[in-house]
Amino acid sequence: MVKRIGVLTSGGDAPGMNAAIRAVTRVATNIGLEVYGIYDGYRGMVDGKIKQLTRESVSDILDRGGTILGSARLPEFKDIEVRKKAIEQLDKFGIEAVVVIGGDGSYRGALALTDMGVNCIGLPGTIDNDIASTDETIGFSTALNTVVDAMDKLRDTSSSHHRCSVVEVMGNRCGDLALFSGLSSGAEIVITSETGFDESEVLDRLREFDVVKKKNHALVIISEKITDVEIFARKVSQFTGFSGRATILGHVQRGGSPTPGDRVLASRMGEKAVDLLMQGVGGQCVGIQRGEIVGVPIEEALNMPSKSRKDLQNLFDRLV
Ligand SMILES: Nc1ncnc2c1ncn2[C@@H]1O[C@H](COP(=O)(O)OP(=O)(O)O)[C@@H](O)[C@H]1O
Ligand SMILES: O=P(O)(O)OC[C@H]1O[C@](O)(COP(=O)(O)O)[C@@H](O)[C@@H]1O
Ligand SMILES: [Mg+2]
Repeated sequence: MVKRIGVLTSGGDAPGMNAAIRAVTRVATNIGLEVYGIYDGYRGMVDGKIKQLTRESVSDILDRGGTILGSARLPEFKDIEVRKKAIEQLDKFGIEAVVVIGGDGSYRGALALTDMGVNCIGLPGTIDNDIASTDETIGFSTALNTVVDAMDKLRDTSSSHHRCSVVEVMGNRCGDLALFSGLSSGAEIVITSETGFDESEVLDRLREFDVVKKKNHALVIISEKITDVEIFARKVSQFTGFSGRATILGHVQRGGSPTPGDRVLASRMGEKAVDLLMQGVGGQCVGIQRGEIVGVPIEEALNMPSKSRKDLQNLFDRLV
């Protein structure tokens, strides 16, 4: 049975990662395991930036955004020689298994390490909600709250000036932050990779909101990586009765104190990760499916088709 485990955070940080680190550390130390924090993701694993965590090291972090362990992106980790160096460091510290808190990229690293003999369990820490094996990722709820808070504020100023706010939100290729915030804030238009983007059709709809529906404002939420929102906002000014203003919410979406939902989710998932490692399981990732915490093989999780949001998109259309 494993006696010493490591924990790291990798990829973009997400609110609730600290709650997950705390849960892993507390659940594990309470059953007599030793826990080591690996700093700055896989980079710290390669460089041996590793330090023991005690129950005190994870005090007062449950409510903090970011990650006390730091995070990083290390593309070279795809190289087996680099991973061998990482495993040498793990051996040096006597770490037999690792909990990896991150997104799909981090899962690939975790699977590669498991294939090389170090059992790893992935926890879905990303604001993007882009992991198909879980109904929700750690950080999504907090980021969504941040976006909705911004949207509410933008509506105030937009309706005072007969403006159209074009708001770019994160999500990588996943439209969940855009669609869920659109539903929550009563936006006029949501554009995601699933809805597609037809510029002239969107401009037509905006003219209709102005001329036919006599709306004082319009909120357009658009997922990142679809179009240049500054240029699009200028076209709104040029071709509709609204004056267009672009807002790129950016990294503000990644920060802040996690919601209770994220704290509880992270705690439940952290517990499951330790349980799986204690059962000798590796190469799995933890998810929540219909309210139940489950372990899913990472390979399977990475190959699942992304969730379709057609139903929610239809609902959105019926609410405008
Ligand atoms: N195919 C892979 N093999 C090994 N490691 C990988 C692989 N893909 C990504 N990683 C590691 O995971 C890190 C985080 O991945 P990234 O996609 O940036 O973020 P996220 O995990 O949040 O999706 C990468 O910087 C790299 O170190
Ligand atoms: O922090 P960076 O390097 O600017 O990356 C931005 C990207 O990271 C994210 O915030 C989170 O993505 P990951 O969870 O995959 O790391 C994406 O929404 C965004 O596209
Ligand atoms: Mg990702």
